[in-house]
Amino acid sequence: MSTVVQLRQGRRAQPRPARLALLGTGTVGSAFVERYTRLAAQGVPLPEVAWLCNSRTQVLGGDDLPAALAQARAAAHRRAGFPPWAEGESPKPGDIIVDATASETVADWHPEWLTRGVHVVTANKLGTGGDLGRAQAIGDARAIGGRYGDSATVGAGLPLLRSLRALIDGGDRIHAIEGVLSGSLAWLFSHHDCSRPFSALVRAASAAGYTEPDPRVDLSGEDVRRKLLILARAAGIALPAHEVVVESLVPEVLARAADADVDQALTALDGPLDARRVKAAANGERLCFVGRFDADGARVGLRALPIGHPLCAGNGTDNRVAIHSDRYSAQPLVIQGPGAGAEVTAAALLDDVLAIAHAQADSGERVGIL
Ligand SMILES: NC(=O)C1=CN([C@@H]2O[C@H](COP(=O)(O)OP(=O)(O)OC[C@H]3O[C@@H](n4cnc5c(N)ncnc54)[C@H](OP(=O)(O)O)[C@@H]3O)[C@@H](O)[C@H]2O)C=CC1
Ligand SMILES: N[C@@H](CC=O)C(=O)O
Repeated sequence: MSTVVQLRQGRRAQPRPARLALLGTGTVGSAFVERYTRLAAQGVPLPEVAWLCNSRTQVLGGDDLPAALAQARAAAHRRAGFPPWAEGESPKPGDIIVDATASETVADWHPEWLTRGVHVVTANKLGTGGDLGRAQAIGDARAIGGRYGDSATVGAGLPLLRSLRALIDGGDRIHAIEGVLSGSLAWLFSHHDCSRPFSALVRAASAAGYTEPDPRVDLSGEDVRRKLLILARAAGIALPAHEVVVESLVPEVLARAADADVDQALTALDGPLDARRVKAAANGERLCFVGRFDADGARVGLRALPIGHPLCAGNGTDNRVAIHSDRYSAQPLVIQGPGAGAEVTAAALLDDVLAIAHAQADSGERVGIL
C-alpha cells in the first residue's frame, strides 16, 4: 500500500455507531426500556439509547436506562410549545428514532427524518394510518432515505405487514383483507357477558395496557380504521381516511366528554352494548369488531357473527386477519395472535431496531460522522 493511501486512510473520520432516541415514556416506551435492558444484559448488540424523551423533557440515556426512564417519567408538566426533543440535538443520518407516542406532531416528523437518512421505528399509527398525504410522503422518503420499521403498528408485531409485503413482492395481488384488528375490542367482547358493566371492562382493558391512551380512539373504531388504512396502503391502495365507513360505539355524551370526564362517561356504553350482546346471544351469535376492505370499499364496525364464524375463533386480545389474494383465492391466508399489550408491542419495536442495526452492519452503512 502506498504511503499516500495509508495517510488518507489514517485521516479518514471513523464512522460512529448509530444512536437511538426513544420518544414516549408511557406504557409502550417503558416496556421498551425494560426489554432493551433485558436484551442488553443477554449480550444482544443494540444501538446505544442516547436520549429518552416525552412531551415534558429530554434526558440522556447512559448506562442506567431504568433510572433515566424514571427521571423522564417524573419530569414536571410544562406549558405547551415545542416538545423538548425538537429543541435539542438533532438526530443524524443512521440514527434511529423510536416513536412510542400517539402524537400527530411526532408523526409529522417521520417523512422529514427519513429524508435526512434517519431511521424511524414506530408504534404510532398516525404516520401511515392517518392523513394520506403524510403516508405518501413517508413512502416517498423511505424510498430514498432512512428505513421505516412499522411492524408494531398493526397486530402489535404479528407478521401481518411483513406477510403482506412478501406476497406483493412475489407478484401476488390483494383482493380483500378482513379481520379483528383491535386487541382491546377483541378482549372486551370476549369478556362481555353482561355480568360486569361494559365500562368496567374498558377500565380493566385500559389498566392492562391494551387500549389507546384515550380509549375512545378504540371504541370509536378510529384505531381499527388506522390499521385498515395501513394495510390497504401497504397493499398499494391509496385509500383516503374519509373513505373508510366507520361505525362508532361511542355515544354522543362520551364523545363530547372532556378528557377528565371520560372515565365517568364510559357508563354511557353499558346499556346499548348489553342490549346488543343479549340480542346476539339470543340469535346464537357473538359480537366482533371487524374491519374490511375490498373492491367495494372499506368498512369498520361491530358485527354479530354466528358463533362458529372463523373471525370469532380468537381469544383474549387475539387479532385474526384473513388476506384474500390471487394466490389465496379459494381460502384466505389467516394470521392470528395477541394484537395488543405493551410487551408484544415493545418486542416488535426492538425487532425492527435490530433489523435496522443488522442491515447497517451487513451493508457497512456509514453512519453520520461525529
Ligand atoms: N398498547 C398497545 O397494545 C399498543 C400501542 N401502540 C401504540 O403505542 C403508542 C404509545 O401508546 P402508550 O404507550 O399506551 O401511550 P402513553 O400515553 O402511555 O404514552 C405516550 C407517551 O408519548 C409521549 N408524548 C406525547 N406527545 C409527545 C411529543 N410531542 N414528543 C415526545 N413524546 C410525546 C407522552 O409524554 P408525557 O409522558 O409527557 O405525556 C408519553 O410519554 C400509541 O401510538 C399506540 O397506538 C401500538 C401497538 C400496540
Ligand atoms: N389499542 C390498540 C393497541 C394496539 O394497537 C388495540 O386495542 O389493538
